[in-house]
Amino acid sequence: MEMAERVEELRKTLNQYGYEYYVLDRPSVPDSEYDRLMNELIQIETDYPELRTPDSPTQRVGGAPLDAFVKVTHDTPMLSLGNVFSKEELVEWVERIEKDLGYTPTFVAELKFDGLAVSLKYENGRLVRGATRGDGTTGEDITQNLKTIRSIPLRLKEDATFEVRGEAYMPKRSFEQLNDERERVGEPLFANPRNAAAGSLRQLDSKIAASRNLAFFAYGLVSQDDLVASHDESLDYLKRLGVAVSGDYTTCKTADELWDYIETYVTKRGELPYEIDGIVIKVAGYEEQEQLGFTAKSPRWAVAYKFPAEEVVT
Ligand SMILES: NC(=O)c1cnc(N)c2cc(Br)sc12
Repeated sequence: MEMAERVEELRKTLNQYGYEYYVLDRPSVPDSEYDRLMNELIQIETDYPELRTPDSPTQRVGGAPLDAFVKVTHDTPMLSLGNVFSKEELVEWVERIEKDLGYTPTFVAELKFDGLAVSLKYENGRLVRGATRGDGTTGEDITQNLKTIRSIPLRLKEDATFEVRGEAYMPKRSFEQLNDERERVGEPLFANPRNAAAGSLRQLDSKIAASRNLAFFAYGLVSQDDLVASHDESLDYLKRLGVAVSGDYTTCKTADELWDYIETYVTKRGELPYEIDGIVIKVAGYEEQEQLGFTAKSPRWAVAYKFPAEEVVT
């Protein structure tokens, strides 16, 4: 077989196995098979460097450490969410939307991941840039560090061009293991998984980021084309293209249904393998989102219900 064909075949297979293992958490082959194929690809790319491309699964852990992060400007600002802290405030928010629209729209309720908001730009199916939110308009290019996150695909299942917004986070177990190791060698501990994730993605040496077992969930799609008509459809679309999307979201028709979902997670959050600090509620339809618009810093069609601060068990 022609070397270039073998390289393409190995990439497709390794991308599929990586997707099953890191995104679906359902590997179809033993690690030894994955490692065997990866070693074959590394060997071929070493013997034929002209066959190595940035989207190859061998390129997840970048080269030399950077001197600094390059600033990037977000084409579409990464906004923050308005907050509500009680059922009364949630009902008021829903009533304002019903008044503005003249009817009750469908809502999507999702988990609010406690990590670092990031933007991933894909062109023709390839990850071309990863950036922090920064101040919402200007962030930092941390592509090298985000490429080390195994649940972020370097190549989509279709050659689409769009931007994904989501949260890079450190699962609770990775956080505990990291702090145990830091304690063992006398280094200062991270206060919480969010700080640990942010600290890991601020590393100029991507080998350190690669060692921190970070993960990612997408929660937004930014695209010029009318790919889908609602937010819940955008999540299904991203899932279909191999992007990690949390399965814990639901559509709701009333404030009571939204509140039921919130109450579920007030108790359930302790069992999740990652930290959440609330529930995000969005109007599902893009037309309604367009109609409702934005305030100076937040969308009018979305709000975050923040959980009460957990009593710290000393
Ligand atoms: N599910 C979501 O939309 C979501 C989850 N987690 C977060 N930290 C954020 C932040 C914004 Br802004 S949206 C969102």
